[in-house]
Amino acid sequence: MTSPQHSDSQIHPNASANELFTAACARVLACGRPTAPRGLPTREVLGSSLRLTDPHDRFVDLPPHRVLNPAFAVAEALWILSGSGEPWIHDFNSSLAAYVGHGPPRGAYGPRLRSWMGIDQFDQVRRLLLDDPDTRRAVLTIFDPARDLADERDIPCTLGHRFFLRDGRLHMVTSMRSQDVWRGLPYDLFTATLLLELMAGWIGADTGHWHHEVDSLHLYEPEHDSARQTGRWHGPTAAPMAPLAVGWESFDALLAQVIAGRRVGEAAWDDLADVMASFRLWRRGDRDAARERAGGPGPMSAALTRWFALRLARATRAS
Ligand SMILES: O=c1ccn([C@H]2C[C@H](O)[C@@H](COP(=O)(O)O)O2)c(=O)[nH]1
Repeated sequence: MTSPQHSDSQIHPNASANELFTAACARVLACGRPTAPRGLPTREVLGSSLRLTDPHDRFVDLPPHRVLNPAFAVAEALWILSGSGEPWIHDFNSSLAAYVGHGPPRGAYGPRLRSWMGIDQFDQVRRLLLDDPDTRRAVLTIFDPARDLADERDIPCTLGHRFFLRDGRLHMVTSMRSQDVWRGLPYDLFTATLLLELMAGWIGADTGHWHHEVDSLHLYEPEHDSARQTGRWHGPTAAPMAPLAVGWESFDALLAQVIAGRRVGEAAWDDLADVMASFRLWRRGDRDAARERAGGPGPMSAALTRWFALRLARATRAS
C-alpha cells in the first residue's frame, strides 16, 4: 500500500537551484507528514527524487526569504573537497558548533572521501570512469557502519554519490538518508554540484544532471512559515557560476591556494579565493577591506557583497 508520504514524490526536474529549493519546500509543505525525531517536530516526505539540470546554477538565493551565507557555502565545499576535517570551518559559521560540537566535526565528509583507510575515493572513481566509461561502479561512500550506527552527534546525512558517463555527459546521483530542506539542501547542493563539475573535467566529459535521492526530506516546524513565503518569490535567478576546472594533478595545490584566499589567475577560482579572504577580513572586523576584497565581478563575490549589506542593514535596525 502506498502511504501519503510516498505518493508522487518525484519533484520535476529544475534548471536552477532556486527552482529546486522552492519546489522542495512546496512539496514538503503540501505532502509532508508530522514526525519528531530527536524530539524536534518536522514535516517529512519519504522517498523523494530531485533533479537539477544545470548544476552550474547551484546557489540558492531568494531574498528576502532565504539568503545563504555565500562564504559558508564556498568554504564548506572547499573544506570537503580538499579532504579536510580540520575545525577551521567553524570560522565560517558560528552556528555549526550547535550541530556538530566544537573541534573537528566527527562526521566530516572530506576525510572519508579523500582518505578512507588510505584510499582517495576521488582518484579511484576518476580512474574507474577513465578505464571503463560505461561503468556502474563509480561509487563514493561516506556512511561508515563501523562508526555511524551509533547514538552520537553529527552522523553523516549524505550516504554517498555515484557517477554515470553517458553520451559524453557525466551525471551524478547523491543519496541522503536525511535532508533538512531549509538549512541543509542549499549547502549540500552547492558542494555536490561542484564535485560533479570537477569530476566531469577530470575525465574530459561535459557536466550532466545532478540527481538527488532523499529518504527523509523535511522542514522543521519553526521554518514552515518562511518556507511558505518562498512560493511568492518571483525575483531573478542568481547568476550561475562560471565553469570551474583544474587538472587532477594540480587540484590539491590549487585548492590549498584558494582556501588560503590567494588568487590563482583564473577568474572562476579567484571569485572563490576572494570570498574566502573577504569573509576572514569581515570576521576580524575589517569591514572596509572585506567589502573591497569582495568587490570583483564574480557571482559569489557579488552574493557576499549583498550579504554584507544585509548584515549591516540588520545591525543598523537593531541599534
Ligand atoms: O549534510 C547535511 C547534514 C545534516 N543535515 C540535516 C538533516 C537533519 O535535519 C539533521 C540531522 O539529524 P538526524 O537525521 O541525524 O536526526 O541535519 C542536512 O540536511 N544535511
